[in-house]
Amino acid sequence: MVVASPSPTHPENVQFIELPIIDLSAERSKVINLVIKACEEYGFFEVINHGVSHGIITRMEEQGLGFFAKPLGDKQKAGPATPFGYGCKNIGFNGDVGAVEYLMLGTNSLSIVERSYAISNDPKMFSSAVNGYVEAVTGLACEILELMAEGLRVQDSSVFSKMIKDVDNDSIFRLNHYPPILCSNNNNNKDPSFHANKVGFGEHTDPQILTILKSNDVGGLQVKSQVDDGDHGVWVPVPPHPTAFCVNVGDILQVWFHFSIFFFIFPSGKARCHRILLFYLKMGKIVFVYRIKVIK
Ligand SMILES: O=C(O)CCC(=O)C(=O)O
Ligand SMILES: [Fe+2]
Repeated sequence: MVVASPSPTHPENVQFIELPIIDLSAERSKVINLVIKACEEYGFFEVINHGVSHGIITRMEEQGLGFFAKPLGDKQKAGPATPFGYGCKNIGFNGDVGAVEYLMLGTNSLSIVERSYAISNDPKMFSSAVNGYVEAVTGLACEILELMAEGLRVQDSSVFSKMIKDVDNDSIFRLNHYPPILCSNNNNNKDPSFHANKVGFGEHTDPQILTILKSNDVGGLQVKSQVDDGDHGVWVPVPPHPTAFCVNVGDILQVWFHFSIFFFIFPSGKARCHRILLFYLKMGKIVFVYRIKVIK
């Protein structure tokens, strides 16, 4: 859920804590323990040696940057984001705004092929990059969900991952683009509107099961150190990692964990707030957001 912004963006509320970076190629029982611990402590972690090839990521990056470099009128031909299509500055359904522009897609390969004609001058290239990326990240998502289920000693450890393998699942693939800003390191600016205007994507929790993020080598993502409804906790910046994917446990998975047999692991039943600040962006940022949304 995106909450009302502008949220406080004062640099003094920021603390540098390292979020866990988990090597998925390490010994399985060790990986499982790290995933469970990261979910308990942060609900946010990064994974390396994830099996998604560099080629798949760079191909997607080229196609994404190519789309956002187009004139506004051409981008709008992809249709308004209702929910699939191009959107600019409006995020979510409660009127929150940020400097983000985005392209929202489903994950069904046929629908991606159909939509590509309104998105790209080379639709085959675009749809093949997106479908290759979605297929690889779906595999990663399945692996992470299976690790979680095993760690929680669920009898059928494929219980979550089976749902996203279903072709009719309603997961979302979203490309976010944040423009570069000038004078981005002026931390001493005392004008509150200066800070408020630098929100790329306001403070929110993700409504779905799991979100898997990949960004180019640009910072800006911050995660709240504590789960709460108030103004407690500090913002923890997540520095860009050249190869890692960032994994974020969403509201639905937290609620499931809270009200089900997994009660002991996520006692809060709430996902972590996070946001994107342009304050830290010296160059444009592109982020691929894969959201697992399915509920059957
Ligand atoms: O663009 C990003 O880095 C994160 C966006 C995000 O949090 C979201 O789409 O839910
Ligand atoms: Fe999010």
